[in-house]
Amino acid sequence: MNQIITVNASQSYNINVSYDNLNDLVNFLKNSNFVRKIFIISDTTVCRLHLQTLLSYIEQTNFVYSVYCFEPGEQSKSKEVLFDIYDFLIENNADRKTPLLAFGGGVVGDIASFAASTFMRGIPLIHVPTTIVSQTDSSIGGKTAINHAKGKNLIGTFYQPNAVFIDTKFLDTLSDEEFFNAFSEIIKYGIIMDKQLFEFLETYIDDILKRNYKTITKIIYDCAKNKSIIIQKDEKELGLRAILNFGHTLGHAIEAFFEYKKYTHSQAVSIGEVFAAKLSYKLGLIDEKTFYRIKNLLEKFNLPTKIDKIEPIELINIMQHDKKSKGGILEFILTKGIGEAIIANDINNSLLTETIRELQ
Ligand SMILES: NC(=O)c1ccc[n+]([C@@H]2O[C@H](COP(=O)([O-])OP(=O)(O)OC[C@H]3O[C@@H](n4cnc5c(N)ncnc54)[C@H](O)[C@@H]3O)[C@@H](O)[C@H]2O)c1
Ligand SMILES: O=C(O)C(=O)C[C@@H](O)[C@H](O)[C@H](O)COP(=O)(O)O
Ligand SMILES: [Zn+2]
Repeated sequence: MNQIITVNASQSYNINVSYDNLNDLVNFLKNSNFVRKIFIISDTTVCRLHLQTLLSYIEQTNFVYSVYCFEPGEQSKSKEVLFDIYDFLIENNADRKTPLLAFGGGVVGDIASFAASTFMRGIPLIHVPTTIVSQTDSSIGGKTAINHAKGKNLIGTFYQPNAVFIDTKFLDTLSDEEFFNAFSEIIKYGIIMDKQLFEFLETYIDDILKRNYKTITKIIYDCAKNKSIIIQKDEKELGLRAILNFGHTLGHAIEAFFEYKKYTHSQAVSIGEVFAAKLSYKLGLIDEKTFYRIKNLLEKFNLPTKIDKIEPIELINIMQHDKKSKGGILEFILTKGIGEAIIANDINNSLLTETIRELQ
């Protein structure tokens, strides 16, 4: 059964979640007022595995298509790839009514949506996400980005898509490592706002590890719903939306420190989540048992929970560039208990240093 979540934001749109739902993409395109030409942006791995499937659906419409695939990986969230996408759009005569379809993981989604939001000051955008991270998080809510040498996601816009089609069938080709690593972003929703989801993950861990598709589709739906609730309340991250950054302040610094080569986004976020949970414990916001529940759940998915032997000041310096830091004051998302988050900006450097060291 297809489940539809409507996001009411500056542009309202539906998120369609199901196993095998691309017929709905066909109907959406047929009923749209777009120019009958579509630009598909993807990476070479997704193209190799799934492009023919996507095209077999596009061919059921009267849209003509052009496809641009770039090298997979975080390093493609760059100004060079961005300008290659602009060149591709210009060479193929894209105009303000031709939709761009982002087909892939969060890297594809972030850069393709940034291109869609800036090309001709904005062209229609459709997400067809193919990883757990992109299905539960990055295709929803309109954050677009490329990286800068000085930090992750430093250049970006808020730009809501016209539609999101989450087909969990695409997940079948993910390796176990790629599949389960992404659970740090899922556990995040449990910690910051959804105690039931956290308990569900603890209870149904065996089923999840077997990749039971009904259980996985339920979890993906819950995450998409949780994120859309936040977006509707605070689309542009003026306050509440920052809680979606639980684990990210340190996580982004770790990714950047290792030049995006050692840890994936979800792995670095996992380390950042243990750090945020430890800070919460040391500040008396949660008890030790809750800290270990968070750490243990991450470990069930084989996610990293220790910080490398890096001088803490190096990570603190990178964190100063975080978008949540204002006037040099760092902001952290902490937890007051499973299902509850708070925003804290009064944490001194010695506590940060001490906590980083304790997790090494
Ligand atoms: N905009 C947001 O709100 C938001 C939210 C979360 C994460 N992000 C961003 O998303 C990125 C991480 O996304 P990700 O984890 O999807 O990584 P990714 O896009 O790098 O994809 C991971 C790998 O999986 C491959 N892949 C994609 N789909 C596949 C499939 N179905 N089968 C087999 N292989 C497949 C890709 O080619 C890639 O090699 C980071 O850049 C992060 O900053 C953005
Ligand atoms: O959508 C959001 O808001 C998030 O924070 C989701 C995060 O998982 C995601 O990694 C996001 O790109 C981080 O945002 P940033 O503003 O810290 O770059
Ligand atoms: Zn994230």
